[in-house]
Amino acid sequence: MAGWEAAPAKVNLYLHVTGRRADGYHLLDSLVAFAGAGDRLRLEPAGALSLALEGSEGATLAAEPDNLVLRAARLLAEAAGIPASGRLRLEKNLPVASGIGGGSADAAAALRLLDRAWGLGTAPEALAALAARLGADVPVCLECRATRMQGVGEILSAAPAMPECGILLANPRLPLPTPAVFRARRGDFTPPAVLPSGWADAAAMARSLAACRNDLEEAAISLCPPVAEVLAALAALPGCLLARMSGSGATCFALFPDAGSAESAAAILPEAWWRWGGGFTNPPLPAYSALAGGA
Ligand SMILES: C[C@@](CO)(OP(=O)(O)O)[C@H](O)COP(=O)(O)OP(=O)(O)OC[C@H]1O[C@@H](n2ccc(N)nc2=O)[C@H](O)[C@@H]1O
Ligand SMILES: Nc1ncnc2c1ncn2[C@@H]1O[C@H](COP(=O)(O)OP(=O)(O)O)[C@@H](O)[C@H]1O
Repeated sequence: MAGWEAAPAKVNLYLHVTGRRADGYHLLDSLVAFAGAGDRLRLEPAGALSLALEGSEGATLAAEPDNLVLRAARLLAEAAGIPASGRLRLEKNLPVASGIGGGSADAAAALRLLDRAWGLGTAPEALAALAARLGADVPVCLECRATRMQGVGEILSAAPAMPECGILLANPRLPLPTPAVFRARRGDFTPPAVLPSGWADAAAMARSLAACRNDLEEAAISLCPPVAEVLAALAALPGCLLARMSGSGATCFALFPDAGSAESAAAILPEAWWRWGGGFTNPPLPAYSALAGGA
C-alpha cells in the first residue's frame, strides 16, 4: 500500500488578471511555486470509500461529502469505470480558504495517489482534464512544481529556472473565499508578465517579480484589512526580498535568500498567525506531467 502523498502549498509568486471569459471566470497569468509546507494524504485498505481528517487544521474542515479529496476519488473511479474504495486519511496542516490552494493540492494528491494505488496508469493529459473539472487550481497542483499558469488555470508551461530561495508564509487566521475576492476586484486588466529563462539567485528573482503584482491584493484587503498588516510585517522582516499576497489571500508570502533565513524570520511573527518558513519543493514528477514537452 502506498505511503503518504505530499500535497504542498501553492504560492502565486505573481498573479495578473489579464481578462475575463464570457462565463465570468477570470483569465490569469501566474508563476506558481510550491512550498515545503503542505497537507499529506494516505490510503489504507478498506471496502467502501471514506475520509478521515487529522492534523492541526483538520478540525476546521468537516469530512463533508463534498470534500475535494472525496470528489477527486469519485471522479477518478467513475472515469476508470471501477468502484471507489479504501480509507483515505488527510493530514490537514494548511489553513482552509487561504489562497495557498490546500483543497486543490489535496484533490491533486488524491488523483496522483489513487491513480497509482488503484493501478490505473491514466495518461497525464486525461488526469489533467479530470483535475480541471475539480477546480481551476487543481491542474497546476497536479504538476506540483514551479509552473507558469495561464487561461483560467488550464494552460501550463515551464517556469523559468528557479534559484535557491527561502519562503515564508503567514496567514492572519481569517478565511477569505476566492469567489468573493474576484467579485470585489476593480480596475483594468494587466498584461502577462515578461519573464527571463531563469534567475541566478533569489535577489535577482525578487527584483524581477517586483515588476509584477498580485491583482487580487487590493480586493482582498478591502474584504480583510488585516492582510495589509501581514504584508507590512513581512516587508519589515530582516532579509526579506519581496512581500506579496498569494492567490486570493489571505495568506501572504515573503522571499528570502535561503530556507534557513525564512525559517528564522517566521519565528519573529505574531504567534496568533499561522506561519511557516523554509524552502520550495521542486520534485521531478514526469509520470504526471502534462506540460508541453514533458518533464
Ligand atoms: C485565485 C487562485 C489563483 O491560483 O487561487 P486561490 O486563491 O483560490 O488559492 C485560483 O485561480 C483559484 O482557483 P480555485 O480555488 O481552484 O478556484 P475554483 O474553485 O475553480 O473557482 C472558485 C471561484 O473563483 C472564481 N474564479 C476562479 C478562477 C478564475 N480563474 N476566475 C474566477 O473568476 C469563480 O467565481 C469561481 O466560481
Ligand atoms: N480538502 C480540502 N481542503 C481545503 N478546503 C476544502 C477541501 N475540500 C473542500 N474544501 C472547500 O474548498 C474551499 C477552498 O479551499 P482551499 O483550497 O483551502 O482555498 P484556497 O485555494 O483559497 O487556499 C474551502 O472553503 C472548503 O470549504
